[in-house]
Amino acid sequence: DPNQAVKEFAREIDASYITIEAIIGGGEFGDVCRGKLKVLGSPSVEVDVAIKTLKPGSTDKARNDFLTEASIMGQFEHPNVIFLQGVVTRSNPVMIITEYMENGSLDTFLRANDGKFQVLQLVGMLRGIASGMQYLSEMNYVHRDLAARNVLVNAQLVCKIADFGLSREIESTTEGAYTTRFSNFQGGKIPVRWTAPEAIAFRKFTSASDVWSFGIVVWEVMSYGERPYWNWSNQDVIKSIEKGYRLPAPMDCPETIYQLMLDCWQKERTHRPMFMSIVKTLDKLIRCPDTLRRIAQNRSVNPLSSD
Ligand SMILES: NC(=O)c1cccc(Nc2nccc(Nc3c(Cl)ccc4c3OCO4)n2)c1
Repeated sequence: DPNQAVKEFAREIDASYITIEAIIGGGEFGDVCRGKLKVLGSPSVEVDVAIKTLKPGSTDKARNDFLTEASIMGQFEHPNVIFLQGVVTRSNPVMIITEYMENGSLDTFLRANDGKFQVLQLVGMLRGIASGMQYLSEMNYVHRDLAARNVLVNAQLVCKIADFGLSREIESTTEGAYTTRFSNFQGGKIPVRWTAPEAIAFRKFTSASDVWSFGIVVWEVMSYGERPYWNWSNQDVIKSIEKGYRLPAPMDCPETIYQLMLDCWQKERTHRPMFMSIVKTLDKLIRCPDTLRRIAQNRSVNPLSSD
């Protein structure tokens, strides 16, 4: 029962403790705002928060789906997973309140700062994402939509996993991030270019398919937010991957980081590394930065050519 779950895992906050300051984004269910939350017990102390609102007049189903994200988020506590402060459900608008991540979503942030970070900073971001995913996999939570757009960045460049539960932000165009792959009742939208082949082919979503998606996030980060497979159609992506094609190393990408991507893109999911070992690999690279000096060859072959 979604209502029971949200009561169990999300603290009810009185709307009078919240001050909305600005709209900073929008989603399927309503606005995303920046604001302040009065700290319980010390009303003169306020913390910065992000506030997701459910647009008034939403159906009960939309309300349940909206609050499902909060009841999932409320079960997690990790420095690289977005922290839920609580929910407002006893007055309108219904709201989800989380810690505030000053730099917003990772894809937008990287595109706005193309070329501005040292490789070590980029690898540090990746280590955070991998650590958050290791925690979620140990909590037996399969994300299914790990992508740079679903990772948030704070003022200290700490990356945190966001976007949980059923409330998938579904893009309208079929060539957007998501496309309908299944017409049957199981129907759901699949972010094809981030999704492992076995999850596309027969909906086998596991932490190993999240590792494939992590490999795509590594490519997005090292490419400063380039779109995976550029403007290829989803069908061409699927066909090329099936033929063994893999994304080329981004410009100036360390060989060890490109090898990590290729390991995550093993066709056989049991051959992919687990998040625990990915975190260890990244920790070693961060401890010995010289291993990041050798740059991978940046060459690309057209996978759909006849030969
Ligand atoms: N354009 C933007 O959305 C934006 C711009 C600048 C900063 C933030 N920052 C930002 N910080 C934290 C969370 C979110 N968005 C978000 C998510 Cl992803 C899931 C659930 C939830 C949220 O806010 C309250 O409940 N955003 C978001």
